[in-house]
Amino acid sequence: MSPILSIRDLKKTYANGFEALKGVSLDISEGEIIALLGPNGAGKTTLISIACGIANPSGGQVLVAGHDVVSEFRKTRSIIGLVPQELTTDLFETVFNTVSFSRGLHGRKPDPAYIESILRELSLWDKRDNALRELSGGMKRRVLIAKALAHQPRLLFLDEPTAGVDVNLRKDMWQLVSRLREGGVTVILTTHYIEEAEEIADRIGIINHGELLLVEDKDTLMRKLGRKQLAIDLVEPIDAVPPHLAAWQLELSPGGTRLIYDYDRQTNHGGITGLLSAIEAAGVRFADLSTRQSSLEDIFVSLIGEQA
Ligand SMILES: Nc1ncnc2c1ncn2[C@@H]1O[C@H](COP(=O)(O)OP(=O)(O)OP(=O)(O)O)[C@@H](O)[C@H]1O
Repeated sequence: MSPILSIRDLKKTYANGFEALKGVSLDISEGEIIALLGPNGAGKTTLISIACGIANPSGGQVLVAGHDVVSEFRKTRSIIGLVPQELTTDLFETVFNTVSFSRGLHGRKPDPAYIESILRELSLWDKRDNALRELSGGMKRRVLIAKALAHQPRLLFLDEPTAGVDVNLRKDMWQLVSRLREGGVTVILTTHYIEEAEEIADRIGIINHGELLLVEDKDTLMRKLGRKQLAIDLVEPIDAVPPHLAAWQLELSPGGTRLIYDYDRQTNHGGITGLLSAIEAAGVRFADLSTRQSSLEDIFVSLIGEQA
């Protein structure tokens, strides 16, 4: 199946000479949920803006369902829904009219029943006759989502959807994304919030300094780069790892009170029992054991750190 979004060697140099994207390539299949993680200024919003036809690329190409986002802008824009970081609509208009108008802008016939269903789903139905300026920040964010969904897009971009929102809205968002996925909508979200990527994405892309460092299935990424560690807290500090424990490649903490065994790196998975007996045999007494598995956040921080 051809991808719903195909990004080929995408480059963007702003007027001041700043290179925000340095040749990004990425294919996204229909129905997929992908999270683009990256620190501030990585180029995430630039990438989304080009895909949505808000900014022009300096090089490369973006195809949406096989159509070029520059030369076939109206066609591609009608397939895309965008939830931007901020609301730029007329604040005096009502919630219902704002969302309904957005549907019309993308060439869809009015469908009050559909607009009602999304307003209900986003807990905005009671506010349908309120002007946007009368809404709280979180409610305005819900309106942005409703607007993006008004024309029933096949591809939805969420730019930092839950930055600064409360727990309820965050949970509602996550539920909404999974319902959209069931309906076959493809979702691309950017986030700083790693737990969000861990929770809802099928694939993770990590972007930094305008380059895509990796794109990987979430579970594969966790398996490949995640580490499992066993920490052994000692009753008394030691100066060095006893030589006959060398096979386990232990790390000794500064101060000599903790031994760390990185057991994913080892081929011998039955090593833990053997290790504990060998430690006792070496006359080293331990007080406590704890295990730790690295999170997506650890993986992200170490990848970004390597590139800094
Ligand atoms: N119009 C512009 N002119 C010059 N530089 C720009 C312009 N817009 C963005 N940039 C720069 O391009 C880089 C990428 O910005 P972008 O907004 O795409 O990052 P981001 O990954 O979305 O960051 P954030 O998470 O902070 O939104 C930043 O260094 C930014 O300062």
